[in-house]
Amino acid sequence: MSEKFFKKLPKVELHAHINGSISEDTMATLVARKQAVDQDWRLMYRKGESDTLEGVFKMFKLIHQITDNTDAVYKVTYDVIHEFAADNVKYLELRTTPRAEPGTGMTKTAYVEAVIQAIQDCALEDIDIIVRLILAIDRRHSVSVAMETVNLAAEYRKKTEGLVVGVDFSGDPSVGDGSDFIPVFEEARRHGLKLALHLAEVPAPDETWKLLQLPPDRIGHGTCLQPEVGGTQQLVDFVTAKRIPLELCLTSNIVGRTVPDYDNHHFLFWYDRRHPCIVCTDDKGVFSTTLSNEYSVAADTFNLSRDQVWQLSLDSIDHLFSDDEVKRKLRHKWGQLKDHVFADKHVS
Ligand SMILES: CNc1ncnc2c1ncn2[C@@H]1O[C@H](COP(=O)(O)O)[C@@H](O)[C@H]1O
Ligand SMILES: [Zn+2]
Repeated sequence: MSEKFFKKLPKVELHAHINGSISEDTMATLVARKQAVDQDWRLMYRKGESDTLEGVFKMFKLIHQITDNTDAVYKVTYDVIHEFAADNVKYLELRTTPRAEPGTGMTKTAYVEAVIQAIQDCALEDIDIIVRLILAIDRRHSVSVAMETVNLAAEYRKKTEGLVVGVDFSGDPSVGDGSDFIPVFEEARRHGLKLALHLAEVPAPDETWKLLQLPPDRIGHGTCLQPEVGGTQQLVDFVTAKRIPLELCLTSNIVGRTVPDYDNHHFLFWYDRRHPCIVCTDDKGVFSTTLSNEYSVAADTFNLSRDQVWQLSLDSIDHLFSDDEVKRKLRHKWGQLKDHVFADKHVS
């Protein structure tokens, strides 16, 4: 299948961290604006440099040094939206952790407002993409910090008439016990926020089981649900019975080494069972990928036909956090684009 097919394919991106999605171009512009930053960042900012989850998290620290003010946060968000639009992503749920930076005076509220402003400005432009926001809770921080994030999400959900759609749970999976945050997620629910939780990114069957009882609306990764990789049959059965969609990020898991190679990625296990699988990038900047590339890798690795790839993309619409009207419009758009996407039969 040609690269052109994957690029032309209309796509839905449901798992993209804003600061992890920063492109090299944006990074270069922001570094040039700053004197204090280690100018060797380019050496680190390369795929393969961060070859473990630990390395990946070091990279986020570096990126956060560059995006420590509202102008930078605005620019990253704005650029990331344009980059996804150029890759034919028609609907995008961005997620980000509200961050205060005492050094520059940026508050969490100012951070969230900068992100929302960028999304709203893009919506006025002539680019064909719908963008929604998920606020992220970092598990390395306290439960009370998490509660603050839920309150911010609820407040801005109201103020923006639904642009903020949910809450994420992320951060270094080796830190803390995720089940401590259950009351926070229950509170988010009460505000009408959806839950997209990183679960079982590394083996953690007890924590995973407790968090599954919520249950989350979508699971990020779910790498270690199966018994062979540190999970349990009970976890697999529960996720299967509830049909909780999985956000699957192939390159992220390979570079972060939570999966040994593409052939052994858990995509196949779930896809073969006809479980809802959504192909996502996670951190397209840090992992030097695009959503088109992730679809291409999935198709190559698991021998998917063009029809299967199309269906995978179309079915993702079922699991996004916006209302049915948005879903209906997107399905209509897919219908309009299908002939165009399948036009060059000879290159398949
Ligand atoms: C690779 N797998 C992953 N596992 C867990 N959390 C991750 C992640 N990738 C990204 N993040 C979370 O997203 C933050 C960066 O974007 P924002 O500053 O929020 O926009 C990271 O600090 C981490 O908390
Ligand atoms: Zn993630």
